Amino acid sequence: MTGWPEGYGRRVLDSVDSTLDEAARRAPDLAGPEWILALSQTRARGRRGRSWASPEGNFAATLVLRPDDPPGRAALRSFVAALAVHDACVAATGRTDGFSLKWPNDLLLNGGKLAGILLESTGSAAQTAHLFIGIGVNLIAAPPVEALEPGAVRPAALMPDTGIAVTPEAFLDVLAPAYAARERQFTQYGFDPIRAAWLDRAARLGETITARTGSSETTGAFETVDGSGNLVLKTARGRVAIPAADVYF
Ligand SMILES: O=C(O)CCCC[C@@H]1SC[C@@H]2NC(=O)N[C@@H]21
Repeated sequence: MTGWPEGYGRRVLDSVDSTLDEAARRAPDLAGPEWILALSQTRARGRRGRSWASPEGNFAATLVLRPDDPPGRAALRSFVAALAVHDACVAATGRTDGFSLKWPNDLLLNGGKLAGILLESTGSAAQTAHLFIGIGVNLIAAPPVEALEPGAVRPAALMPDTGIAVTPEAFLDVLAPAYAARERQFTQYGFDPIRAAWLDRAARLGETITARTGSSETTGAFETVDGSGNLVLKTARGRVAIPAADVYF
């Protein structure tokens, strides 16, 4: 694996409320991209206002970026980040089998959720100021199954599932170059190669899945992810492109 990527800062903190909040506090003073790793978080959050279990030994970090992009394009980094987390897990374990991606940006291990990503941003409708990519990876322990919502994918953790122990700092040292390589690919060649690589690793492609938002539910065959990152389902009513939802298998 290559070394620490040039131009990226690295900060390791013992404990914070959430690395996303810490990133937002520090962002105005940062000169360039910065990884903020916390060894523990007291108020970690997940997608859709859920809490995120963040015990010591698991990976919890936020990458702060200043993308020169409108929000729709900046948000495609959710796929860039998911691919980088996949790359990093492959590099850290030396194995590819068992890892897959669940739309939009969860990493699964043997069908269980190993990692989650939450993107937040500041700026206007025309231009993103800061993008915060919050990444949590269950390196040591998965949250208890009773904390799960009905129908949600069960949690997984790297150590119990593979027998491979990786510290958060060591994982960051693999993830940071993996992310930098995918970011370069995205800025140089656009979303197409990211989308293709993501689809190569997709869980349940071609199978019937359900996408749920607060108000509606769509079930159909998982056909593809389109050029805007939408989930495309083939349903009885035709093709439906879904910009944001929770997916259930
Ligand atoms: O719901 C999800 O799948 C996303 C989980 C994101 C968790 C990470 S841990 C580091 C960062 N800080 C947070 O408070 N959340 C993200």
